[in-house]
Amino acid sequence: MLRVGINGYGTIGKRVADAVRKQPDMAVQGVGKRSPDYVAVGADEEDYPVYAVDEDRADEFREIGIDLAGTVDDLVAESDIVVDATPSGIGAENRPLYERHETPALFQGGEDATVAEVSFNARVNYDEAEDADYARVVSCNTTGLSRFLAPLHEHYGVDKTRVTLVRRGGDPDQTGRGPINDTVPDPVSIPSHHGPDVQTIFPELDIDTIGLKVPTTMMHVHSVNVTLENRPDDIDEVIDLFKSEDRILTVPDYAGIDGAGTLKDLAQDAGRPRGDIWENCLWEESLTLQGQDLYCMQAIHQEADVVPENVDAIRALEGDHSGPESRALTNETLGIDLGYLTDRTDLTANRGTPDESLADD
Ligand SMILES: NC(=O)C1=CN([C@@H]2O[C@H](COP(=O)(O)OP(=O)(O)OC[C@H]3O[C@@H](n4cnc5c(N)ncnc54)[C@H](O)[C@@H]3O)[C@@H](O)[C@H]2O)C=CC1
Ligand SMILES: O=C(OP(=O)(O)O)[C@H](O)COP(=O)(O)O
Repeated sequence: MLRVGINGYGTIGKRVADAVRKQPDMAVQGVGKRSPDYVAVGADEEDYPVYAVDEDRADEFREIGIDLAGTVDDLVAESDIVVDATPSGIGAENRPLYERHETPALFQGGEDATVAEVSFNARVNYDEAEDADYARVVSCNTTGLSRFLAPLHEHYGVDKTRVTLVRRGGDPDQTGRGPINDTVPDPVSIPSHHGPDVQTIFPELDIDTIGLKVPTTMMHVHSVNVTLENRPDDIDEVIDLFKSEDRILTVPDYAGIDGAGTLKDLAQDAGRPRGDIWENCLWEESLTLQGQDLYCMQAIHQEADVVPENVDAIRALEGDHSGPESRALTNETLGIDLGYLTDRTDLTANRGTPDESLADD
């Protein structure tokens, strides 16, 4: 059983902890926490041992009923691998701590790619992380674009990719972020940082990205254009290709899912923890082929899509599972299973109409 330490128990860290707990081959060794706040109480209620970033705050934790299991240094020493989910840039500062204990570690997408020897996406380059000591799980947007581009790259070849990212202003718990009432080119310079980040996964890819920020907390939305090297026979072939992808939900036009709000409602109706959507949500109706140019729109749940990627990255560093084996196990244990939404249209197509079946008699 792999002992996994989570250093930085925030939006990503707490979700990764819950996902690790669901794995048959992993256990949460503990979580590193800086502040004795409601999130720390939540960790304690979940029976996650809490380790303090700053041992001088031990009394503050004790005052809210949390007996610390130790310090983050202890957590790193006691873990087989650490998932660093601290704010952007802190992970790089923490790397010497992991090196000192010779504890392998994962970093998140807010870190510069130089923080680790490999930038990781389970669908594209799982093997490159096998037996590595450090890996960076790329950010939510890069994760979403990597999953989208992988089947196109494999089946048709990708000549050029252009993406406009309509990014959420901040997460629901990030009350200090915005914009509140504006649409902001962010970054205003073109291309944005997203293209080069996708190139940490697809080094040869010709990609230009443009970023904006808008007043929502729910999801990012990508408007994508890909010029393919080889033209598909028709758009149905492309739709079927995406339907075969385990972490892409092709949203069918019958479903009445017209934005992030209905996607989040779907996730909550499906009983997803925190209403999380681990998959890309690709509007089937937006998929359009003009010659060799493919267009579409997809939504990305920024708080969630990197979570299964972290679980797979843990297994990649451990080296005991292949990529497909790990992804299948992660998908099953998390319950990545919204495919029923799409399968219904196939069912309807196969079922025929009662009149037709009667007509045979
Ligand atoms: N929130 C998002 O939409 C996504 C974030 N990421 C990346 O994940 C990483 C974490 O982001 P979030 O979870 O959103 O941040 P967050 O701010 O929600 O959580 C970070 C946690 O780390 C704690 N912390 C701060 N300094 C620490 C230290 N020195 N040692 C241990 N813990 C410390 C904070 O108190 C907080 O609980 C960043 O690299 C971010 O770019 C990646 C994908 C999506
Ligand atoms: O870290 C993230 O969001 P945040 O840094 O805006 O909180 C997400 O990965 C999205 O970041 P990006 O839009 O810079 O890829």
